[in-house]
Amino acid sequence: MDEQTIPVTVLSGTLGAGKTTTLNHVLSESDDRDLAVLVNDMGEVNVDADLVAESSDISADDEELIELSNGCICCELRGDLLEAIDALTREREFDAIVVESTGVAEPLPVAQTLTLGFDQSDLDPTEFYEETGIEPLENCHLDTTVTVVDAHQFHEAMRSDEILDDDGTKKHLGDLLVEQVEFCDVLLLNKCDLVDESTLAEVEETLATLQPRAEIVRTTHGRVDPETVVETGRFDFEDASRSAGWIRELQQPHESAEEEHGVTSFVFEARRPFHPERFAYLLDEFPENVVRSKGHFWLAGREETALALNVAGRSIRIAPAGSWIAALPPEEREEQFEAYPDLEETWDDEWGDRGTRLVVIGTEMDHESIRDHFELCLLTDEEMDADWTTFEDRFPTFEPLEEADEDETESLEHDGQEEIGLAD
Ligand SMILES: Nc1nc2c(ncn2[C@@H]2O[C@H](COP(=O)(O)OP(=O)(O)OP(=O)(O)O)[C@@H](O)[C@H]2O)c(=O)[nH]1
Repeated sequence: MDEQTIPVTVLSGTLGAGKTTTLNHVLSESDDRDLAVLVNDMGEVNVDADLVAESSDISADDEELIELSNGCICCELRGDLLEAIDALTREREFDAIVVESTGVAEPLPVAQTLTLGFDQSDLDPTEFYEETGIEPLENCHLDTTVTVVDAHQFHEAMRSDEILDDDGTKKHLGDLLVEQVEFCDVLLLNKCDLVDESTLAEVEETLATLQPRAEIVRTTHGRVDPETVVETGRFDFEDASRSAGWIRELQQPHESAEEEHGVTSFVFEARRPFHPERFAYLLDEFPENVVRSKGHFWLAGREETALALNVAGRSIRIAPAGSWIAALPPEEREEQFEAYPDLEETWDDEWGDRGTRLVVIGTEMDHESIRDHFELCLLTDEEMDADWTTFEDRFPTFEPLEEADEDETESLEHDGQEEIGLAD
């Protein structure tokens, strides 16, 4: 990126992970840098901004500190975020800007807003400008995305059933945590004083598996060298979008060797469909030590559309993953064959490309036993010949789609339990 433009750092992390504490530390250690700060808080009163003002020599009335309250910069305040940065940089030249997100913010849409708004991506910004009416800011660039993780609460958060309500968008705590970990350049493993070395090492290993690209730094009370989070030059939208451990695992599957603290991953593959009733039951009783699972699967009776599985902690979501190529009209199918010549190698005479590929990441997992559980969900020889439409199927149904659309994500409807509408 152009070194002449102002580097912007975005701090994310779940509620109470230590974002404000880290920000205050960075401010107090940055005498040689003129930093501007933008703090986003969901409430009408920006408590975090007051805390920053209280513990640093920046005052809430100063032009270096801008508060964005009553909404979230990853959704309704996206335009306001750019306007605020524009206002800041019009005041005067800063060496760097740090944005503290709310505890419910997803880093990806924030990064998307900034890279589009700073004209720093290859994506077509027209739609965004039409929506926000904001001209690109040519004097800034997104430089570093940082996620602060609470080492003490990590396992609890991943096992928690807590549902966060971000202005009507409901989301599991574990889901948000995983999103924040999978999309960042620097991971600060904070509150190291509250856990023993062995727990710390295990959390660290899990983070490194979920997010192999980020630099992981242990901190206590957010005490981090400002150079680690400001003006690092680490951000790259494409790299960040593809850096999640599950994506790498799907691209280069390998049965990972047991690490010191038992964090492993593997890929489950099958060319037979899952029985909808047995697979739904397996998801109901999904092994607790699976931290993350992603991929697509073939459900008997759904021969048109592949389904996507997205497990993050206790959150299990199902979404359409696009049409099976075998279900496309002949012309479109031909186009796919031309675009992906390798398809021939795995093409099944009867079922085409239909099949299942799931990455499973977890701690102390018994691979064989989890594989067996998946295998038992596959149709038996007898079931292969049966009428698949007679199987009980409580997976969500989706309108036929051209391509996968994350917004269509829905949780699996559990018997007697209220379905959680996770669609945006
Ligand atoms: N023991 C311990 N406490 C910490 C540490 N870091 C932060 N805290 C405390 O944890 C609490 C939450 O810290 P904040 O910095 O406000 O967390 P935050 O992520 O900004 O929280 P929200 O703005 O509510 O999302 C405060 O009471 C901090 O003093 C740490 O490393 N160790």
